[in-house]
Amino acid sequence: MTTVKERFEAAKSIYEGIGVDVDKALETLAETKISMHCWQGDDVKGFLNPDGELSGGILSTGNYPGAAHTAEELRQDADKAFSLIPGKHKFNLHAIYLDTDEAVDLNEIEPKHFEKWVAWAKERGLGLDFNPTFFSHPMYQDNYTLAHPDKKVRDFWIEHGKRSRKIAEYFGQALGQPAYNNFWVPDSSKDNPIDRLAPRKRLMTAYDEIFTEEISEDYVIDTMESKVFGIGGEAYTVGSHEFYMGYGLTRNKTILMDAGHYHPTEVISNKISSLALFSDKLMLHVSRPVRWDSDHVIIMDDELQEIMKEIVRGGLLARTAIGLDFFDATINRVAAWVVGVRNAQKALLKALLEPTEALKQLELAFDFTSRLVLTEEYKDLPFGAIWDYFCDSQGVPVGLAWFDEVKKYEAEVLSKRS
Ligand SMILES: C[C@H](O)[C@H](O)[C@@H](O)C(=O)CO
Ligand SMILES: [Mn+2]
Repeated sequence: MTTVKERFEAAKSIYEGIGVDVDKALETLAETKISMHCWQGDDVKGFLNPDGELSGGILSTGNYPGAAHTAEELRQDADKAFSLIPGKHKFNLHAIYLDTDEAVDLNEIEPKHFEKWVAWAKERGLGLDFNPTFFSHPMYQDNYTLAHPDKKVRDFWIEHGKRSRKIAEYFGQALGQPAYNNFWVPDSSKDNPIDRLAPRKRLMTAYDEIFTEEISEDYVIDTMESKVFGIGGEAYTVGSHEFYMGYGLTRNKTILMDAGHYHPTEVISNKISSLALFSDKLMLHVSRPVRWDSDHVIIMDDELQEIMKEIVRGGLLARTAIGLDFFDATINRVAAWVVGVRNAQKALLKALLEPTEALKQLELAFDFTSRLVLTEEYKDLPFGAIWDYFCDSQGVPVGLAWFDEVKKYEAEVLSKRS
């Protein structure tokens, strides 16, 4: 019976034979933080109004037992997931996940309502990211928030946007690493609007007001996420890809591309290199659309691998923030997190184990035959032995052993929740 280390050494010499620096790849992987989204833990309910309807054109389906009902439970579940994931990462909070006994609304939230999250993250060496929540709230009216024709509605959300930046600033200052603060608004129309321009102008003006205060990028990176459509907003989305490309590039804001937010044959892997030419940073929501923006748990599919290859081949890892975005309530939610983060890391490792420079030379020499033959052959190399060694050396379970832990946690903790 060979050990993890012996299998690693054998695999390492094969990769080194094609010119890959395996130690460097593992070092890079260990340094890369994935932002794990809180909302998979409770089906995007949050703690502001957990019994309210999930609105904004997104939908979580399923009723698998064991969802977190309190911030404490959510932290406990996230702790379990992080204990099964190699490396140190970030946790991505939405505003509705505030942890306070005070009755506060979204236009009143302050850093103090997130102190317990910061204490938790600090103790574990985690980073925090943030998202203002522009949905699941009575002020989300007529499918609109920041682009609503009524100034009262817009002002409520503008205040929320401003406060979200102060909370993200607090995260960045307290944890010594910038918090990515992501703006996604569901503003949209079910049927063809007469006026597409005016709502976009209102959205632009509202954002300009939200961003009047200069906040150091040492603490906050504001990101902006577009979408092609949502449920009930099929014909027109105010915050389209073109809107945010224009807004972000003229206002020095970071564009966030969600893998599920484009037309079905469009892929974000083919957009990363263009964006990288015009923008210093970029952020991704790595998700898995099935037919539509259905936010399935990411699997080791072609697009996940292409996304990671694009980042690595372009030398863009240091400029790219990788976040996950899915919410599947039909399966164990801790398992969903672990599968998702581990898959993102595995796909990244696969990309890091490619002899990219040699392949680029073949391409420059127009040797497309070798490019095809070699890239196909490399798919069969013993990548799993390198991954297992990485997990082992980071002190987390190797192979399926993590799933035994999740099953035990389900029996002992999740199944006891009402
Ligand atoms: C809950 C998140 O804000 C949401 O998933 C957003 O990022 C999105 O992708 C909406 O479709
Ligand atoms: Mn998203």
